[in-house]
Amino acid sequence: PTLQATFYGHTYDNPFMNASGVHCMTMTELDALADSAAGSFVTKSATAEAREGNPEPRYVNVDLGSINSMGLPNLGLDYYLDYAIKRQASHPDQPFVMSVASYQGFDEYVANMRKIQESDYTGLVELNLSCPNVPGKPQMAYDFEDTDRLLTEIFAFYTKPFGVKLPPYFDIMHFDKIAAVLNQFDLKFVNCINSIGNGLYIDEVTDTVVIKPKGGFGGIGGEYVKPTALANVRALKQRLNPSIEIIGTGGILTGRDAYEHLLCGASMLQVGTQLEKEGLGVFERLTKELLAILEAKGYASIAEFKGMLGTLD
Ligand SMILES: CC(C)(C)CCc1c(C(=O)O)[nH]c(=O)[nH]c1=O
Repeated sequence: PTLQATFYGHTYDNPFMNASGVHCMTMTELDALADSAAGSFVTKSATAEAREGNPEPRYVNVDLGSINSMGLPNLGLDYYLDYAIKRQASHPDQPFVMSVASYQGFDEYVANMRKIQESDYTGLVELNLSCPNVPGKPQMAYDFEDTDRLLTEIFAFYTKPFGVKLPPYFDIMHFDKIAAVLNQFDLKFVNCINSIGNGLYIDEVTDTVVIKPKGGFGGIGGEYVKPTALANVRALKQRLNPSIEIIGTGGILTGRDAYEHLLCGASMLQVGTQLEKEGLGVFERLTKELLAILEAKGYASIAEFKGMLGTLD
């Protein structure tokens, strides 16, 4: 069997990528990712200016996953644009994704996308909608009106292919609402999910939190989040126009977890916490384990079971 994955018109050797934020801050990390067994890769979410991010400890691995409040540390949009333009020229046969964020809210999102529109980068962009909006409002993706307004403003000038990275939703009505907003636009993909926001992990020896920023509150990743990730992949796949592909992110530690994301309709798969814990070798292990599952089930390709989750009705 083959793990070949087609995504926005390109066929990758396998569906695996890093999740933005992990192993993707510098060109050295990015080149190592590109040379790994991963099928593709995505850059750290870029803001207009380089950012130090929050004081450490700001990322901690724990038994069942991870907690982080990095605060968008990154080398700035120009750095990643420069890398992306060079990389698309030197490796035209290896498309990747450039992640874009905003720390100042609405206007910075628009300005960052305008800069990419005017640049020579022609590849995919992942717009991270988990970023803060104006104070007093929730993160962008939890404000449906502002998300609609933002995408409307971007699509007024942006002609290159892009998708959005979404936080998890937990209410069926919210799945309906965000899908209704996104279906208005010619998005190429939706990536579900970002970390589950504002969790709290307590150290059992010291009775204290484990990360310094935000009194210990941080995004949760890893084993903890798989049921929520699978539900968001499935719910968005069921609701979005078929032209909008899904990237499945969250709780992928084994080939079986990857297989379940594909069953829910994901085209590509991103690995964050487990990549942080295991290093680049995680991609060899995951491809081996996923291949073994296809063999055991007699599937020749992912297409034969992608989106084929059974229900009990
Ligand atoms: C949470 C934000 C800092 C607003 C965006 C960047 C980000 C971070 C981060 O840089 O803290 N961590 C995540 O798990 N997901 C993210 O999208």
